[in-house]
Amino acid sequence: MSDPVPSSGSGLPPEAIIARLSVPGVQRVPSPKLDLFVRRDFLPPDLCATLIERIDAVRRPSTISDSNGDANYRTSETGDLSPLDPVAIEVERRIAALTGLDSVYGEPLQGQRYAVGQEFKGHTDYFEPNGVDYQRYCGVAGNRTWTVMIYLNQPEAGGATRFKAIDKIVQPETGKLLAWNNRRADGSMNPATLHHGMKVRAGVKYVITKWFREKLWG
Ligand SMILES: O=C(O)CCC(=O)C(=O)O
Ligand SMILES: [Fe+2]
Repeated sequence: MSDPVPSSGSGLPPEAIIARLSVPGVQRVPSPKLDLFVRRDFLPPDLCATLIERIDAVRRPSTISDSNGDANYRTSETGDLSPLDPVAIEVERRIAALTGLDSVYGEPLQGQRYAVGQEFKGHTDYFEPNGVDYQRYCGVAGNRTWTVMIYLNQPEAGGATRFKAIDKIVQPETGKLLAWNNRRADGSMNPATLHHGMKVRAGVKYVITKWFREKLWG
């Protein structure tokens, strides 16, 4: 049922993942600065609805690493999914089949919920190698390689994801997947991955994210 997953399942080096994503139905955002892919209708609406229920059951205020002191930087709520949950396992299987990224290198799936006015201001998903929190977050599994994020619904207004360095705004749509490489071609961290989960203006927004690491996760 699921396609074979190559050994480059950590996403590092990225060539096999990029090749795997270069198929009909997946759009590559044209940019020399950043490897960013969009796949619409990746998850069916019923699976998205189930994931929203799971997130709502466990959500808590979101946190941030290397805080810059701005308490309004990330105002959303976060809900971790159990890696033993059959729904999470099914989503991970689908992500691996599409991307070649292997969930054994990934953090457990994590949901986010944004109410009106909530956002996650401009940030990169990798951890700053010189940051105070680096050892704590990356000592075992290494830094993040790829980010795979799926919108679980479509808020009535707002909630887009903006990649400022490449002037790209992605609108939330139920089931739409975004995948990007947090590195440059030479393996260094790519600051052009800077992105902003913009304020929801009406309704509520849910996403689910899988972050992949250099080494096995736990
Ligand atoms: O909600 C979004 O659009 C972006 C979320 C995000 O960047 C994150 O959780 O790291
Ligand atoms: Fe992010």
